[in-house]
Amino acid sequence: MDVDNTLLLPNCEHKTDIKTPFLIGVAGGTASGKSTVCKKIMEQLGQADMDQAQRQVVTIGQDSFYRELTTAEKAKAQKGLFNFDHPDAFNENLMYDTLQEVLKGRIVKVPCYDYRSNSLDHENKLTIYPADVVLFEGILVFYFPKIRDLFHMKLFVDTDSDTRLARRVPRDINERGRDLDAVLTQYMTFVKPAFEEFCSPTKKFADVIIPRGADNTVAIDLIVQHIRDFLNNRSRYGSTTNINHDNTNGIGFRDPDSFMAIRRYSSLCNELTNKENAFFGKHQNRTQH
Ligand SMILES: Nc1ncnc2c1ncn2[C@@H]1O[C@H](COP(=O)(O)OP(=O)(O)O)[C@@H](O)[C@H]1O
Ligand SMILES: Nc1ccn([C@@H]2O[C@H](COP(=O)(O)O)[C@@H](O)[C@H]2O)c(=O)n1
Repeated sequence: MDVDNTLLLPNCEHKTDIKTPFLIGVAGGTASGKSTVCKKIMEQLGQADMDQAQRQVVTIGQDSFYRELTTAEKAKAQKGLFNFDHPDAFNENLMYDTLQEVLKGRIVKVPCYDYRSNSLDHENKLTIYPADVVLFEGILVFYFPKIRDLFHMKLFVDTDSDTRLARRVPRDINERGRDLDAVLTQYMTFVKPAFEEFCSPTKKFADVIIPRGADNTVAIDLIVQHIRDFLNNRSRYGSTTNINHDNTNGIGFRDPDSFMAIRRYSSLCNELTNKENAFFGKHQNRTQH
C-alpha cells in the first residue's frame, strides 16, 4: 500500500484506546459543492483553522486515489482525451485499504492531486491523523460497493447541472490550468455522460440528499448538529463503546443521550423533508438534473 499506515499515535497504543471514527461519505457531481460543504461543516465545528494533528474532524478527497497513468494515458490526458470520470480512473483497492486504516485509528499519508499535470504529487503528502469524524468526498465515493459499505453516513450534494457547469468552467480555467475549449470538450465527451452513468445513480444510496449544496444552510446546520451530538457523546462516554460497526445501518448508540440525539435528528429530518430543504432516500426521485 502506498500510504504510511504503520504509525499509531502514542495514545492509541492499546487496542481499547483506538477510536473508530464516524465515517461520512460526501458524493455529488463535479463542482456540486462537495468540498465547499465539507469546508462549511469543518468551519462550523471550529475545525478549519486548527492544527491538522489536533482536529477532531478531517476531510479526505477522492482525488488522492486517482491511479497512476501509463505514459500513453498521460499523453491522452494532456490532450483532454482521458476519462477521469470513469470508475477505472481510480485505485479502488488503495482507497479501500486506506479507509480501513483510517477506521482502525491509524495515521495515513495520502498524496495531493495535481490537476495541472494530471498526476499524484507524492512529494506533497497530506498526513491524516486519527480523528473522531472523517469526511470522504468525491464524485464516485458511493460507486464501489465495498467502499460504500464502510460509511456510517452518506450525503449526496445535489446541485443542478447548469450551475455545476457554470462553476466548473471558471474553476478549471483559474485553478486547474485548463482553457475554455478543453473544459467544454472534456465536459461533453466524458464528464456529463459519466455523471449520468456512474455518479447520478449513486444518489439512491445516500441517507441525506443536500439540494443546492453549500447554499443549503438548513441541511448543513442539521448535519453539523448531528456531528456535534456524536462528538459530545463520544467525549462523555469515550472510546469505541458507543459504536456498532455493523455495516447495515452503520452506527448504533447504546446510551440514552445518543438515542435522544438520533431521535432529534430524525424529527429534524422529517421537518426538513417537509420543507424540501433536504431530501431523504424515499424522496430522491423528486430532484432533477
Ligand atoms: N454555493 C456556492 N455558491 C457559489 N459558488 C460556489 C458554491 N459552492 C461552490 N462554489 C464554487 O464552485 C466551485 C466548485 O465547488 P467545490 O466545492 O470545489 O465543488 P466540488 O468539490 O463538488 O467539485 C468552486 O469554485 C467553489 O468556490
Ligand atoms: N486530472 C484530472 C482529474 C480529474 N479531473 C476532473 O475532476 C472532476 C472531479 O473533481 P471535482 O472537484 O469536480 O469533484 C472530475 O469530473 C474530472 O473530470 C480533471 O479534469 N483532470
